[in-house]
Amino acid sequence: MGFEEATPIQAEAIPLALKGQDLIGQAQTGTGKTAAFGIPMIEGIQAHANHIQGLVITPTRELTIQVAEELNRIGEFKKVKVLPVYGGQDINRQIKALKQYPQVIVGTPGRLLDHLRRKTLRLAHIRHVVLDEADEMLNMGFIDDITAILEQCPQEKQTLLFSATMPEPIKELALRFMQNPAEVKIKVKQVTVPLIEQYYLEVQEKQKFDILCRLLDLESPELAIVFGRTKRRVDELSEALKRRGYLAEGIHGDLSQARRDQVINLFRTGSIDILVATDVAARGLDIQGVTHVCNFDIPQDPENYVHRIGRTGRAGQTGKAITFVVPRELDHLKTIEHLIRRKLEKKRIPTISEVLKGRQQAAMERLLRVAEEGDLQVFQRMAQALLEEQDSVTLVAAALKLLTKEPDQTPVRLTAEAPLQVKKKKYAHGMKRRKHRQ
Ligand SMILES: Nc1ncnc2c1ncn2[C@@H]1O[C@H](COP(=O)(O)OP(=O)(O)OP(=O)(O)O)[C@@H](O)[C@H]1O
Ligand SMILES: [Mg+2]
Repeated sequence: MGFEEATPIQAEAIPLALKGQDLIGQAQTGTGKTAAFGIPMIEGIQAHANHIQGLVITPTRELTIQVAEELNRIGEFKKVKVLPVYGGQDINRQIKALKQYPQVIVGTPGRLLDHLRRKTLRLAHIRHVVLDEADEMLNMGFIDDITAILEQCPQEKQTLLFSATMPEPIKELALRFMQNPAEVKIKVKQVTVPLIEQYYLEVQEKQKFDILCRLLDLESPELAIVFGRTKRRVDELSEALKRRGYLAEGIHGDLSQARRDQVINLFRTGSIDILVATDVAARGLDIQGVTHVCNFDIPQDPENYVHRIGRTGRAGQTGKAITFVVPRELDHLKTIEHLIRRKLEKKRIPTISEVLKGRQQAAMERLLRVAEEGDLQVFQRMAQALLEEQDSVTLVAAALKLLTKEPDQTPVRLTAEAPLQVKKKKYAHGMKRRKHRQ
């Protein structure tokens, strides 16, 4: 797979997991937790036995697909068959695939339960269970489903829990599902990845969209994810960005699975460069080339701040995370700062003239890059012809003018989001149901 050395969580967790130990593994976003549980799990599978021995549960369909792909890569030469099962995919096709003797199942809780009820899935031979994004899986929205699934597994099994965040109350709950678990943990001061530059802008709700456009123009991200609070927000925001000429699409839980797959693929292949998303895309997604994350709306759960910004700065890459905070949400920012044990730098809103300068700089860099790349014979002939009409400086200036993106003022309409309510308790985990909101 091209990996040269184990990441710290892999170096610590793999030997423990190979011994059969239960394990809670907490490590930063993008540091290879999938392989940290995937390698020992695949190692423990009996490839010649035709029953399901391993189960990985994840909170979203996209993550299920991604984790199953990575496990299939890890198990390729051992010929371990890994099958993803998730909602929105034709159930009869899944039933057929389940009859082909996969040895590992990766799934979302709802669809797993569905198969268990239909008796099209049996977990009687499970020996390894992983909860990826464990704190999310044990949160109020999922806990009943998880309990019901785990009850169908044999008592005698290994249970592994992984996440970048593990709030104390959730960890206590987790202990009920485990036997003498070992714990592999990052230092509290390093919950977020140091390679991600983080800052916030204090903005008024009404200014948010124009400021987002300024940032996009100034920063020219390779790929960017913009997080909004609600499905409506994501729809409106992606429409508005398209109106201003950006290559953007939205993803949230109300879209058909076919559409969700399509949007993720457009983004993975770079056919669009802005993904607008609810928290459905906050956790686990590993997409190369994401240079920027923007919290257009500050996340409701402080943990999800860590996960959202962790879509950039993965596997040693750098990234930038910018959070918009309306004045009434400054307390919320404090909760996040408390969780990540650091103060976020406040930056000034970039002015239009700064943006313009940025665009001009970008235009010059593009022109130079193309000049250095060469392969311009056809154009050189055209240039010679042009030089008979105009002097060279005027011509290059004209080219730069064409390349410099003018600020787009196309009017757009966004429904205002009410600021988040300040929570009474510092930890309101398990107080709310949020399974169906994204
Ligand atoms: N040992 C390694 N060396 C280099 N790259 C690795 C290594 N292990 C994993 N990776 C790559 O790092 C990227 C991030 O891995 P992964 O998605 O498992 O992170 P994660 O810790 O689960 O993050 P998150 O908390 O966001 O879910 C993937 O592209 C993966 O292929
Ligand atoms: Mg992960």
